Amino acid sequence: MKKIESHRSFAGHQEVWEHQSEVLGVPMKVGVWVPDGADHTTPVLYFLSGLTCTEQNFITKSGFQRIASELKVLVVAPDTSPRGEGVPNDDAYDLGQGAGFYVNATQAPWSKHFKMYDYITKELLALVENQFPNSGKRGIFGHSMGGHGALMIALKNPGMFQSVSAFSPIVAPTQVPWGEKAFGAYLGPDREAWKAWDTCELIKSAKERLHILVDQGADDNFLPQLQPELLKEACEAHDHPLTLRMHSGFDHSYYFISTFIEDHFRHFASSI
Ligand SMILES: N[C@@H](CCC(=O)N[C@@H](CS)C(=O)NCC(=O)O)C(=O)O
Repeated sequence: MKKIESHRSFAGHQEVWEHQSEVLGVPMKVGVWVPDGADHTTPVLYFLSGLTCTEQNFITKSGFQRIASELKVLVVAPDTSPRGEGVPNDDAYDLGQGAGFYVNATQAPWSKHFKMYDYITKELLALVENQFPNSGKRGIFGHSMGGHGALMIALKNPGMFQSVSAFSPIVAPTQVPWGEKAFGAYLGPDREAWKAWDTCELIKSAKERLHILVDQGADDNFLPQLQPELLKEACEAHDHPLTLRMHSGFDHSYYFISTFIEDHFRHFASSI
């Protein structure tokens, strides 16, 4: 891993690191906020971003550094897909580069590089946690496509994370246009195969019942893609603990995320 940015921020540094990803086959950038005096007691919180984002959006727009500094948490914000020459792309913002959906693609031309699920769960965690001192306690959260990623990854990997939460997540990608388009391209036409990557499906057979916190803007233009009520129904049907908060007047943007970011850090801190 090579450090390519470092900025003093509250009681720590906002860094960006670059590394050659073996899983994705390209160089990847990742934002890492390192609290002063990070040591074997420092927990790690992973944030997965939404469509069109790079590692930059969350670290420059959410304002998380103040609360991360207070709670002394290492914060990791990866890019949302492989990128660059030789990596397939699509003209639309919701497929290809910037739109990895945190799944492992099985279909050409995507299957060579688009393995974001393996990248996060197998490569990034090990890389970061070998590089920076930490306690071995972890949480994961995310926004929109990254909210789907965080919920889905936590549900598929019981024991890996001590907390999970999301802003405006896509909770049922198999049932909404963003997910149908991406899963059709990355996973092929067999809708049964899509279910392994869908939060509302995974809730049915969850092996661990981590308390999920979801914040959702009630004036979010993308509500038809997000459908938080489907998560509420799935959690009620399967006795899965969920706190779903609808916030009137808030949209899908980082203005919304920055308003409630502190609560997600406290949710994490109270779970470890
Ligand atoms: N209208 C947006 C749709 C994508 C979008 O809203 N992306 C959200 C995540 S799903 C985001 O975080 N965008 C980047 C930002 O606000 O910094 C666009 O075409 O850029």
